Amino acid sequence: MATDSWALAVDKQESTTDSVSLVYFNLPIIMSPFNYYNRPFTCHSCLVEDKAAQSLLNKMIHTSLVNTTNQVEVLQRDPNSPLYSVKTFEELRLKDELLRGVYDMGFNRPSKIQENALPMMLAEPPQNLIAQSQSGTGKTAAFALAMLSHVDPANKWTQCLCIAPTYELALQTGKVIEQMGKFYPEVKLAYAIRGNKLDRETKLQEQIVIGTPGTVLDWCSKLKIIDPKKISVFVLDEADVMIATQGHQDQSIRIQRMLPNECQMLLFSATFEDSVWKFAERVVPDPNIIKLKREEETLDTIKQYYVLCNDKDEKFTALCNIYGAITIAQAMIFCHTRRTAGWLSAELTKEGHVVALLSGEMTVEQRAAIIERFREGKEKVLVTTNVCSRGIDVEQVSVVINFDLPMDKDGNADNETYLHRIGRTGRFGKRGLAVNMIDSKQSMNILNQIEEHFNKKINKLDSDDLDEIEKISN
Ligand SMILES: Nc1ncnc2c1ncn2[C@@H]1O[C@H](COP(=O)(O)OP(=O)(O)OP(=O)(O)O)[C@@H](O)[C@H]1O
Repeated sequence: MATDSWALAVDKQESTTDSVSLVYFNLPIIMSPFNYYNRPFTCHSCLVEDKAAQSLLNKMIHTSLVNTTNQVEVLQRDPNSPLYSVKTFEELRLKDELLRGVYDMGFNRPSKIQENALPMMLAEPPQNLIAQSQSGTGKTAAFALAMLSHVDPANKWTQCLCIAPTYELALQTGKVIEQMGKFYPEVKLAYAIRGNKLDRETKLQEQIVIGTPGTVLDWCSKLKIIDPKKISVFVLDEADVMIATQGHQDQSIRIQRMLPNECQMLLFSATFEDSVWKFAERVVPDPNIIKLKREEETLDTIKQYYVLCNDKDEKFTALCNIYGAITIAQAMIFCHTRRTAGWLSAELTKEGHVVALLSGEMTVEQRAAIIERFREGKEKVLVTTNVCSRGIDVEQVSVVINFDLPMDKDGNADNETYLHRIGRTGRFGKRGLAVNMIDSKQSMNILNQIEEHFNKKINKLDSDDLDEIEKISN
């Protein structure tokens, strides 16, 4: 299974990593996460599909908040207690050192999810929280601030524990805590990640520990480096990714069982399918719940066409014919396999077009860099596979070419992926254009299934008819 292979591959990667020392605030990071990402993934199809890689990419790409117009839904454990929400960071009465940290990061006001989550997380007595919102909406920054607010720097023992599904995700989150705590140097952070070897006798003095479940569990139980009874805040980040990784669910529950009853439990997830919900309920007793729904995508404002061809080469010729029309905006071209994507981008380049290729054999860092360049408009066309770009939002794309139509493993239309590729949310509801390349009976079938599913006719486009092509781009 993909997730198992991912876990194994990460294990392998981590076990070959040299020992790293503890990383403290105000000290150079001994092991930069980016060096780590520079290793190419070995098992392509299993790894790129993996949720952890997606999640990491999203974290690296979201250098600013993702805006949503959807309202936050709050379910309070005690519906009679007043519901606080804040519009400014000042209202939270944060320590000066932390307020400086927040402003230094360029945050002017709390994000939608932070407006409600922060007062709840900082309340006295502590309240448990389950929060769900899509990537980039400010969850990490929220719990980083909550942990930093809760610690007593005079106490030289671990008070806040945060677990993340992978080594890289832990480092990424640690970076946020470090940045936010920049003006609060008395608070120290340690990384409980494989490779970070500590002696059994060591008593950890760092007030915040972030790590992966296995190592955190070792530090709490086997090595007794952390006294779990002294933990007052427990954060479980990326719960949806966590449960997809074999063994992490049990380890997380075992850690949680060692914590005192009064410890504040906080759980975050980008998605909320039933399995995540069941897990969340086991880890977070009596929770308050905050949800920020993802905006629905629709096909209402999209002009959809198909082009009939005989084979791959004809599809390429058709694509070249409409190329001028599609590149007035930014375009994404989806291929079924990595190989086709590589071939297509090479052919387009040969024709003198400037295109970017996002491919599965690239490291996460390389992929993040390519998406970043594309977002900045340095390339106007991005050729990719579905696997590679799943879960990644590039809002400004208004033209999508399905060089291959999305299909499931049984060869039927993958309607959800189709919608995700070309749909627009209410907020970004500007007009879009989708062109589907058809070169077989099967792809025609898929197209028909898509038409039927969305109850929307897809018109034929003659890619030799210049007048018609002109029309589509207006
Ligand atoms: N209040 C804020 N104002 C401005 N920017 C913010 C605010 N909160 C967070 N950000 C920025 O928005 C981006 C996304 O925030 P964050 O990483 O906390 O989101 P997230 O929901 O945790 O996403 P993910 O699930 O991918 O980790 C980051 O670059 C972060 O620095």
